Amino acid sequence: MDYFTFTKMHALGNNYIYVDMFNENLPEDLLSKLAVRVSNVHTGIGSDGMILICPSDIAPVKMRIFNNDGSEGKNCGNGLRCVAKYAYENKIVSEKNFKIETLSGLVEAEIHEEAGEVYSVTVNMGNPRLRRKDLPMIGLDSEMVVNEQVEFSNQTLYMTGVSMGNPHAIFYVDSIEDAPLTTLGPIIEKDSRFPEGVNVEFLEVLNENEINFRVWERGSGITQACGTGACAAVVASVLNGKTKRNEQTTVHLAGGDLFITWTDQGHVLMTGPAEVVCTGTYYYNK
Ligand SMILES: N[C@H](CCC[C@H](N)C(=O)O)C(=O)O
Repeated sequence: MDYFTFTKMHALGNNYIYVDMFNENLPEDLLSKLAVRVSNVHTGIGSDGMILICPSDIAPVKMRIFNNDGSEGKNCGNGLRCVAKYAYENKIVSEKNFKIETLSGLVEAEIHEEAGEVYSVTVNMGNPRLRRKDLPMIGLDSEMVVNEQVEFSNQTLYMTGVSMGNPHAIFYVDSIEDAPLTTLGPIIEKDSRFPEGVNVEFLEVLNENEINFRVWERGSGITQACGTGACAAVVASVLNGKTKRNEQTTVHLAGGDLFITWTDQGHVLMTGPAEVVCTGTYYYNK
């Protein structure tokens, strides 16, 4: 019987099992299966997936994220805030500003703490990628996907595509309560026009500084919050003339609020909480 210690953390209810790979050594060929096992609420710990906090050659720390279906994501906004909190509180870093390596590049975190406890983190998520091929989405190259008419399951929808290093398909609804999350979410996620799948977000714009937001995540289904999705939502809303560039937008997710700005310099700033739920030991057979 093998085992490893873990920390369960959440950011606005988007919860993951975090493994400190500075002190643990999980077999690479088992990572996907372990993510599925630990995520299972009946036979495992219960979470939206598993996140590894790893050494890096180009930053003080590296994040790897696995969804609860075992697929590895390339970025995770809520995960980054929890990784930053863990790295600071466990003295992996000593500065309040530091870089984190992800599979989609380097991001910069800024810790907000009181008496040594991190209560909030700001992450510079870098620039959004706006070309169709960046999502990726099948279709003509070079053009963006902004308010494009697309048919899904015999329904005509208008989609905006934004990558934050991971793909997001954004749709607007009149009322967030009517968002077809469980009906269209899984269909769009696996649509063949998205060769790598896609995260699916529905937005209700309340005013030019506030958005209601719900998400069907690639590889995890409905979650309480999606940090990269909220960033993509703000970028999409600026592109569609609904919110303002360089002004902070409050994104109301099921689990709480994120504060996001797409700056004139091009990068996206995201600020929000990160919390520890518990620590423990997970036992498994290879
Ligand atoms: N499901 C996402 C990864 C998790 C992203 C989300 N939890 C966030 O906070 O950004 C994907 O496969 O691209």
